[in-house]
Amino acid sequence: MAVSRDEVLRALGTIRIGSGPLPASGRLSEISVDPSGRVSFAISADPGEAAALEPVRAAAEAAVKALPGAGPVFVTLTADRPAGAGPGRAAAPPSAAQRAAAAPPRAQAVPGVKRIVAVASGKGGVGKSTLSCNLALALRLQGLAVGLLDADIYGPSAPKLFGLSGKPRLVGERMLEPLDGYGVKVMSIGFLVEESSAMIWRGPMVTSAIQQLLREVAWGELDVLIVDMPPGTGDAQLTMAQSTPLTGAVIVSTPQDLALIDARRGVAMFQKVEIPILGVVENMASFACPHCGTVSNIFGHGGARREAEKLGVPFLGEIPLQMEIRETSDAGRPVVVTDPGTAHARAFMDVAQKLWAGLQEGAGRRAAPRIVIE
Ligand SMILES: Nc1ncnc2c1ncn2[C@@H]1O[C@H](COP(=O)(O)OP(=O)(O)OP(=O)(O)O)[C@@H](O)[C@H]1O
Repeated sequence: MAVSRDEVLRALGTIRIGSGPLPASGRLSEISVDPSGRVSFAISADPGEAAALEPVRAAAEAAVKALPGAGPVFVTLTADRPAGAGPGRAAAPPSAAQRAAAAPPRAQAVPGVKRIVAVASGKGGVGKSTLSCNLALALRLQGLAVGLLDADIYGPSAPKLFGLSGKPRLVGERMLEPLDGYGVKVMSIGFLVEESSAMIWRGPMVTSAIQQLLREVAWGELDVLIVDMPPGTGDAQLTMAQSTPLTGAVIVSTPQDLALIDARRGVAMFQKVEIPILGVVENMASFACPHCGTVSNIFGHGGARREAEKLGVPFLGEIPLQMEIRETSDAGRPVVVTDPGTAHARAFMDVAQKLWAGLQEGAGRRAAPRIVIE
């Protein structure tokens, strides 16, 4: 029989943090135990405390692992407070120079992974996953070593987009081997759990699971890891942005005003935690009729470019609204690899080229510009 939550809590009562037991510290997230006995939870930590709390994390994991009925145990440290906000720290606000020097990294780096780029949207359904997949492949076609982490835990779509199924192999004791999607190393919660069980996860568990996917996957040497973020700008997304060592973020939007308002929130969210915005992409920008060639701007046109200009962040390009993009995505045959000569595949490649050029120029190292929301 699988271990119970109470048994896990009792075991954690033997672990000390500061002068008291871990469960009384207020740092413990909800404990998740699935029917197979897999246990996961997070311990919240100021980013500056990560190294000091690692032995506590390891001890908690070992204590739970030792319980009869416990399956694999995953314990992560998650930063849900900005660095320096912890108790007993100096309260003086940092100067702009200190902030610029301190950012990034704010979270522990992932060994071998040179750059981590989040693809995010303020709103669901704007094509974030489609862009993440095709962008990763376009970077791969440029000869780069690329990974894709599907962190959209509420609706993982990498398995479908890359046409992948099956469970990742375990390497060593706890590292998972990513699956190969047309030369891109792909990891998704969709490979590990049923979609229905992913849906009930709450904020801290989402962060914990994503950290696990980030850090317990044998990514090897990567030039870029693309992270397909969960949609929206709530607490879970903010915490995730903080606890992942992101080089920067790409924001996707469709051209409608409503989507753009949400995209602006997305930009603001990353800027709040001083993660550079690498650029904005307009998806579903225009539609060229395959019969007569007439171009229609179904959702409007140019809004994301104007928004990017207004916010002072790079505009990376437009992806047209194209039936073939939807069809190839649904069929697990991404257009960038299956039909690279088309105008829409080229559009993804142009975005990838601009993104890579920005990364080379150190766009990811610049301090985030300040924005004012009117
Ligand atoms: N440029 C495009 N042309 C045609 N269809 C598109 C385009 N971009 C995305 N789609 C389609 O729109 C739907 C939503 O796209 P996608 O799943 O990538 O969005 P998302 O922002 O990741 O959504 P979610 O918020 O659910 O994660 C999919 O069916 C996809 O195939």
